[in-house]
Amino acid sequence: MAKEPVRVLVTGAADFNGVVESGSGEARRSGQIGYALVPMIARGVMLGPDQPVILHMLDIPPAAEALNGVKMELVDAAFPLLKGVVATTDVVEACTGVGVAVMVGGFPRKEGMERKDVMSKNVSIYKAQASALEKHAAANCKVLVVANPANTNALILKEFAPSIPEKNVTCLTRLDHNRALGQISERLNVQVSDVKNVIIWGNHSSTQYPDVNHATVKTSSGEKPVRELVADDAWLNGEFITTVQQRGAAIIKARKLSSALSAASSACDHIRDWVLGTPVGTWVSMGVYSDGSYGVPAGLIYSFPVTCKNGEWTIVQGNGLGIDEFSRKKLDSTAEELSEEKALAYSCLT
Ligand SMILES: NC(=O)C1=CN([C@@H]2O[C@H](COP(=O)(O)OP(=O)(O)OC[C@H]3O[C@@H](n4cnc5c(N)ncnc54)[C@H](O)[C@@H]3O)[C@@H](O)[C@H]2O)C=CC1
Ligand SMILES: O=C([O-])CC(=O)C(=O)O
Repeated sequence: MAKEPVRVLVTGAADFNGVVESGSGEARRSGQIGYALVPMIARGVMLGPDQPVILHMLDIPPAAEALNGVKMELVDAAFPLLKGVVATTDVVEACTGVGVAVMVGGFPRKEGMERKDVMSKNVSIYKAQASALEKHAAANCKVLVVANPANTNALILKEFAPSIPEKNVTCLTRLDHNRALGQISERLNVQVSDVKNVIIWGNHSSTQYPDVNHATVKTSSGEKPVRELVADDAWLNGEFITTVQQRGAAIIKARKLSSALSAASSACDHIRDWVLGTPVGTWVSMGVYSDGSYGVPAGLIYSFPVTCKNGEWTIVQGNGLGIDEFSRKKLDSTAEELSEEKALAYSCLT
């Protein structure tokens, strides 16, 4: 029997010109990730090839016409799994009945704005959208926050939607995880699908810690540690880490736009693994509510290695994941940055 459609919300989904300003003050195209993401969802990349979906797209009123244009394109693409499209600037209509919410919409930093100004704008957006999700989304709705500052936006959303279980609110660090897999595969000239179990710890920012201490590569003679195969600790502890940390900025510099394709694809990976499960023996990185594991302060949304089964994530525990002194410092410094962001976000609420 055919499955019932799942309603999937994507905020910031309009593809339109000239309203958002880039850091340089020039007008630029916005809705980049959303526009890349909606066809992937409609094709079954996020929830599987047998799961019908109804797409809900939300954007701000100046983007209404462009949002309707995206709806027209989705209809024209005749995706077999797509059972309906809601394109709206009304947050209640957008959130009603959704089982998955991908929060891409947010306020970008503009020239001359202080960090606190950007945080303040996003805190009010995420506070309002949290209330709408709490009241109108389906029970057990799974939330993925993509918009920056992703961890802290997710934390605000969690705080203002207290009836949504804290395990249901996450943020995207899978793009960083995939970037780390990509760097290792390029360096070793192996298939990216043969590399696994890197870890992104902490914030989706330049303080994140991409950790390869437990990562392996499938070879003809079994799984081998990445460290042994790379055999260059200076590169792994230096250039590799900074490349992954700075990759978003490098893409923006090259494209003059954010990493839309890879962010959209990674958002699909995040939700697909969360809903359908991670392969046996493989973990992925997700920004989740810290329970104090690995000495990370509880009450932050922090990226950990997780496995997923039956629609639930679990932080990878156990003796296998020893944290050496180098890693400890990096785990702590990204946690410190998140604590500061949390304090800043709370100061914007008062
Ligand atoms: N976590 C991650 O791995 C990554 C996060 N990002 C972040 O994702 C976000 C989206 O990136 P882009 O698509 O390039 O940005 P963008 O600026 O092109 O698009 C943002 C969209 O959000 C909309 N928006 C603004 N306020 C809204 C509101 N209150 N409700 C609904 N929609 C609203 C805008 O109108 C626009 O369509 C940014 O915050 C970016 O920094 C980008 C890449 C990776
Ligand atoms: O700062 C941005 O918008 C880009 C970003 O997060 C990334 O590509 O990782």
